[in-house]
Amino acid sequence: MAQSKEERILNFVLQNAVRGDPQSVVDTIDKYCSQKEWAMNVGAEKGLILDKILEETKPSVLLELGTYCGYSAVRIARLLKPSARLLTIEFNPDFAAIARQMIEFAGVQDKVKILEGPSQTIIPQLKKKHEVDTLDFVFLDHWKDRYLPDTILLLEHGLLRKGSVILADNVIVPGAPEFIKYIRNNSRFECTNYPSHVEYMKVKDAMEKAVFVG
Ligand SMILES: CNc1ncnc2c1ncn2[C@@H]1O[C@H](/C=C/CNC(=O)c2cc(-c3ccc(F)cc3)cc(O)c2O)[C@@H](O)[C@H]1O
Ligand SMILES: [Mg+2]
Repeated sequence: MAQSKEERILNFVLQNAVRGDPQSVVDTIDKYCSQKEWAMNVGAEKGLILDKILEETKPSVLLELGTYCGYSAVRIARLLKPSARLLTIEFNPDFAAIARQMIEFAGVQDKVKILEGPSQTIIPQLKKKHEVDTLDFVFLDHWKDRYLPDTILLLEHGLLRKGSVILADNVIVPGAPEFIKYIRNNSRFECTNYPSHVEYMKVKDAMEKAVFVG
């Protein structure tokens, strides 16, 4: 059967990156997706904003919605302290399989756990089934019309604490207008916008940081 774009990205990494070196995996995906085939990884420019916010926050328990090929999971995990853990949710089994191999090749599998299934099903299970108390950091990068319902789910299940950071990709393109309207008008969140560009393109995009004030 013909290879998928995601399989081609993984194979390019397996053949060109350095096993056990997460930075080389991140750089190799960016090289492939900027020169050969575009893909919806957060990319290097928005990735640097993500890096900076992670270094400021120093989170121990993290959640990502939308693993895709595992680019941001590897990018996040490479900055985490040894005891920190990233849970990343992906409901497409083909993408989850690609991401698992990407994460293992990068050598960050001890810090990252892929939870296969829909976020709306898994979020309510995080406390009991995945031993989460509260989340220090949440990265939203899945379907854009799911950012708001899933944020509300996180609140409803007591998964946020004073100081929890939510970082949302793509708040301009493709955009998440309902999420932005809600979060900027909710006094329990302090929001900051980070202008940038769509990965591998000159099109304007932005990330939004929302800190839960409790
Ligand atoms: C709803 N619950 C869910 N639970 C678990 N996984 C879910 C999920 N929804 C989606 N997913 C997964 O997240 C991923 C989806 C990401 C959606 N992202 C985008 O659409 C996106 C799109 C663009 C984009 C930008 C410009 C353009 F011209 C075209 C596209 C850029 C980005 O950075 C993006 O993140 C997939 O792996 C999908 O299987
Ligand atoms: Mg994105």
